[in-house]
Amino acid sequence: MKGAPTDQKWHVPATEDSPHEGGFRAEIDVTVERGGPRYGELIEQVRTFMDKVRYANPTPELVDEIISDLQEFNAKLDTVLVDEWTSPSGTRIDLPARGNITLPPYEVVDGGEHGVTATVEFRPFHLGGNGVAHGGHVATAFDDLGGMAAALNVHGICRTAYLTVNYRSLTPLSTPLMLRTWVERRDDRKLFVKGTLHDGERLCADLDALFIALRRGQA
Ligand SMILES: CCCCCCCC/C=C\CCCCCCCC(=O)SCCNC(=O)CCNC(=O)[C@H](O)C(C)(C)COP(=O)(O)OP(=O)(O)OC[C@H]1O[C@@H](n2cnc3c(N)ncnc32)[C@H](O)[C@@H]1OP(=O)(O)O
Repeated sequence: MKGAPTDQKWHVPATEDSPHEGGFRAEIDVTVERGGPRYGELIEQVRTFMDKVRYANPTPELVDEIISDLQEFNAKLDTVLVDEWTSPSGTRIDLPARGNITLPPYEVVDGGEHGVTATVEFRPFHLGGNGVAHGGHVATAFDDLGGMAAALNVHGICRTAYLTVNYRSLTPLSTPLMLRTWVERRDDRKLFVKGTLHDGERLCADLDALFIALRRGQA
């Protein structure tokens, strides 16, 4: 189990006759195959590139060279672009953070109706300042894993109504941290979600959020 619990069926509310219109798809096509066996390595190389860019002070000549290389990479990917539902990035549940390059990489160690436990490691490029994580990236991790706890509770996709993060102590980079989220209370479509982020015994941040289960066909 890495990006999401593998034993879940991802049936998601949508209109019956036109499940792809207006809302999330009736059944989200999660996969462990798209992009092939080395897709995770590709994502990891992209993250490493972002780490290097964040800390490098390149010469103008090197900048020219890298731009030219990147233009070539982008042109290659232009030939294989697909929609969000069929892109491996975000649907490869065997990969950290479902292979989603925009998320802090996390690995789900336990997930179900009772909540989610994951290890998350903020990368060097998640730097806020003075060697620690940017608060927005901490909130992103809470949003995705809070949303996952809500989704596992109702067996359907939920949207964030509010998300309050209390930053209790500094969040280190390049350190495996423990992130937990759970539904504390459900009131019909409203899921009140709590969460914690720990570095060992130390509480880095906690979460108080409301997620709303989407109605059939709701965008
Ligand atoms: C694709 C592949 C996936 C693979 C799957 C693998 C498994 C993993 C599974 C999952 C993991 C993914 C997890 C992702 C998580 C990320 C989630 C996000 O970041 S979502 C983006 C940010 N959020 C928005 O953009 C919302 C914008 N807002 C809206 O769309 C609406 O306002 C919405 C849906 C939140 C509510 O609108 P309404 O029309 O449905 O419902 P109304 O009637 O307004 O509210 C319902 C109840 O909630 C209260 N409510 C609504 N907003 C509230 C607020 N801000 N504060 C307090 N109460 C609020 C209302 O007062 C109402 O309460 P009363 O029923 O009357 O008691």
